[in-house]
Amino acid sequence: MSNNQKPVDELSDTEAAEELAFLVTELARHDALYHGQDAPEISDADYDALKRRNDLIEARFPALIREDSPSRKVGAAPSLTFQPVLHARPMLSLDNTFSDEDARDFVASIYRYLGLIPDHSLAFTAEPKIDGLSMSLRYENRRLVTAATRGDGTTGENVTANIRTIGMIPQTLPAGAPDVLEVRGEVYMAKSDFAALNAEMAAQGKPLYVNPRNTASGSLRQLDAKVTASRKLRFFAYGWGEVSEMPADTQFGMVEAFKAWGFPVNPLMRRFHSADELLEHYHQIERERPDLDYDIDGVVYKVDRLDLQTRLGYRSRSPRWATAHKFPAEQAFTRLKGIDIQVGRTGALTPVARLEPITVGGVVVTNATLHNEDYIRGVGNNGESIRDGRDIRIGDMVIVQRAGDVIPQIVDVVMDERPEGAAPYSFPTACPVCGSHAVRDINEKSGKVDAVRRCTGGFVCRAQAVEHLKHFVSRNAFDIEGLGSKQIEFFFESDDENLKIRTAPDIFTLERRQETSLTKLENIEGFGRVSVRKLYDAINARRSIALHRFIYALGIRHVGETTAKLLARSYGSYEAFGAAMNEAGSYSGDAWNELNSIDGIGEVVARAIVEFYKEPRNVKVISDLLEEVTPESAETPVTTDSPVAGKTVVFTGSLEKMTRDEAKAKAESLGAKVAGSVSKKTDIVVAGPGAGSKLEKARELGIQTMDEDEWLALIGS
Ligand SMILES: NC(=O)c1ccc[n+]([C@@H]2O[C@H](COP(=O)([O-])OP(=O)(O)OC[C@H]3O[C@@H](n4cnc5c(N)ncnc54)[C@H](O)[C@@H]3O)[C@@H](O)[C@H]2O)c1
Ligand SMILES: [Zn+2]
Repeated sequence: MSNNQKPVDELSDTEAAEELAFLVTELARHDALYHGQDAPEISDADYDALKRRNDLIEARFPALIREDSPSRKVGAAPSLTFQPVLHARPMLSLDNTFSDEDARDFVASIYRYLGLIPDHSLAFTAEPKIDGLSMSLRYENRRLVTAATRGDGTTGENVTANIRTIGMIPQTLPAGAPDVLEVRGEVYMAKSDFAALNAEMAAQGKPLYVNPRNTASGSLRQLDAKVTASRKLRFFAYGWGEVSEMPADTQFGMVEAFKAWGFPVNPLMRRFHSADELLEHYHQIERERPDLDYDIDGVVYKVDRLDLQTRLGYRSRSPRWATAHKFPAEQAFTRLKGIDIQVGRTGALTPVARLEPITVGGVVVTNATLHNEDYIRGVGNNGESIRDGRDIRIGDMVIVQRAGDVIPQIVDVVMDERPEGAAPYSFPTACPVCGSHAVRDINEKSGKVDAVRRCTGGFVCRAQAVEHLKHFVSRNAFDIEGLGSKQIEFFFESDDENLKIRTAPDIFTLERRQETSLTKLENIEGFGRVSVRKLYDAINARRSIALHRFIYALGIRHVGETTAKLLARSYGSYEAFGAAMNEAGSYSGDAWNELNSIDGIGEVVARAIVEFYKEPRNVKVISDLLEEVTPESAETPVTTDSPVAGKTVVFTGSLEKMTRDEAKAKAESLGAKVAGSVSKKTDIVVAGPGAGSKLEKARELGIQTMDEDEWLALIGS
């Protein structure tokens, strides 16, 4: 569980970065278990909560979005057991929506993106989201030739032999169907078939299957198609990939064509013209859910017109023209046994509830977040009351909630059941890890007290220093093999001058210090001669390192991988970056302005970097580090061969053929950077009617300018 689960609105940039880093590994692990092995460790609601949390944090902190973000990935790598199938069109995931309000927002966002007035002119389809596994069926000349799982969206697993055992999937298509047709849909197991299968397992004294979805996936992804044949799988068609000749120009029409060609389609799909009607259908399906013979986990809304789907296009992992409105999560009552305080990498003290284990929506919950000390006390930092001022005490009967958008949390307390003598909780004012004073900062701008209490121990606090080092050697930073968490802790704990690692430069002096040491590393348990040599080699291999990794590794508050890349790309070399950051310390002048003008770097991030460079201890660590390590200069990568790849583009004035969002998304998809203001770094300014100062500035600087049509011609659309 994350050690920081307060409302996203209250997160500081550092906490956000910290949590995003946590979520990327955690989600990847669950993806592998779920998609790869059909053996998830946590429930889908828990997974979705983590995912949603990641999305919410990214939405609020776009500058912190990581290169390896889960929001850019689909599924998991295909298993090597099967032949790979390269999808003609990527198989993507779906964006999620968790409330009626968000569903309305989805509808509104479509109108906004298309630059239309939000009337009732657009049609949307609504259909159950089947909880199975997605499947691509490719027909050539009306014969089934390949069936593939989604895999990582680009490459799936060839399961054609298995799919041929499913009776309701047509092997051939009637005349009139296109020459090339890739139908996509969901393979699932009916609840009744699942119950029968488990009854049989029970009768044979064998272990039972957990749920229809994993059983369907496991049954299909079998080397022996006979196993699949014995499992009674089913299929619903709802989408498509490559189609040589489109039979319709709406989503609804496509599904009707599938039906006419013999594919099973879901009978609950409807088409509407307003958010109200979509929601009414959603709640109708929600009521019918227990009686359906297949598991569903929500309702999918899609823009009906295919030309608009094309205009709306895709984000990295999902279409912009669809969303899955998931069913809500549940609450349960239990006793609060205790409160643990966790200390994060930045010293934040987070209270975590230890609970009498309780099942919430099918999953046993033993811990839940309590956010921060104000949350426990029932009074916010502006004096506003939380839960009408009801505080939370150890021994209380509490309400635990697992919702779509958060990790399990305590939402309320039952006052009638408060045990006699339960005392108000007193939040520690000393760090439980190092004993240093723990304080709440006062925000200099707002004058408000920060909700988070932090350890002031800095480098002396094990929770922080060790975490800094672990971050430094982590995969996306220095990526030093053989120097994992366990080893870092070992070296950090050591008091031996020739063995200890307290700050990053110590890593690179270890081999030299060892030469004169009496305590030899290779004699210590867990380190053989070979592994020590390997470790030194791994360390030495990093004496030259990509600039963005170097910057990211420093662990500057708010500077995640994406920000580090932006910085590396903008400054080119460490010398230039370091010098500029020193100069920017005055919070004015060219260096400061330039830092702030980088698209994707906000003032909070800029301040954090500057503050970092103002701390002499940090400067010392960096200069020691530079004695050992050389950051390589960065070059501007060209991601595609489009004419605007690598160029910085500014849109100004009003655009007539596309909305701003659309223009930005399109430019970025072609490898361009879109900036908000014109500077010497700008390559192209696209100016529509009404363009003012930006256009003037571009002319002053001699930057290429063009109108919307010229731009469209340039990018060839
Ligand atoms: N428990 C875990 O550890 C764990 C791990 C990973 C994923 N998951 C679960 O898997 C899902 C996430 O994976 P995902 O990327 O497949 O996203 P998703 O299931 O949220 O949405 C995308 C998928 O929905 C399916 N779908 C079903 N009905 C559809 C319809 N009518 N129209 C369009 N698509 C439809 C498609 O297969 C599509 O690929 C979530 O439900 C998540 O909870 C769970
Ligand atoms: Zn501490």
